[in-house]
Amino acid sequence: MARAKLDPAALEQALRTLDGWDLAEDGGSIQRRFVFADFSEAFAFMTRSALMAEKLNHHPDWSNVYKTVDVSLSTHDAGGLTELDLKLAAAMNDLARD
Ligand SMILES: C[C@H](O)[C@H](O)[C@H]1CNC2=NC(N)=NC(=O)C2=N1
Repeated sequence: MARAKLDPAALEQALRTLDGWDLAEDGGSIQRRFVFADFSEAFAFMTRSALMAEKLNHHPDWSNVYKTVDVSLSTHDAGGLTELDLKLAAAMNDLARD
């Protein structure tokens, strides 16, 4: 199913309720850095997030260095941001709190 790109006003509103996520400079993705206690915690978060991503069929662009995970979300199929990105961002925030 094709997902509609979010309009800037809806996006700005949604970002207010999404702890830690910022719009990228080019406006095409949202980004957050997660910092954990150690590598083990960071990787556990990535494992849980990967399972969630599969469930949503929506996958993060991310990188990990030691206890830091940098995440960028966008909907490649739509060429921008959609509700799916907000959904995955909120789910990752929940998983980081566990
Ligand atoms: C064919 C498959 O459903 C698509 O390639 C999905 C998979 N995961 C995806 N993940 C993200 N982040 N954006 C997409 O557009 C996307 N598309």
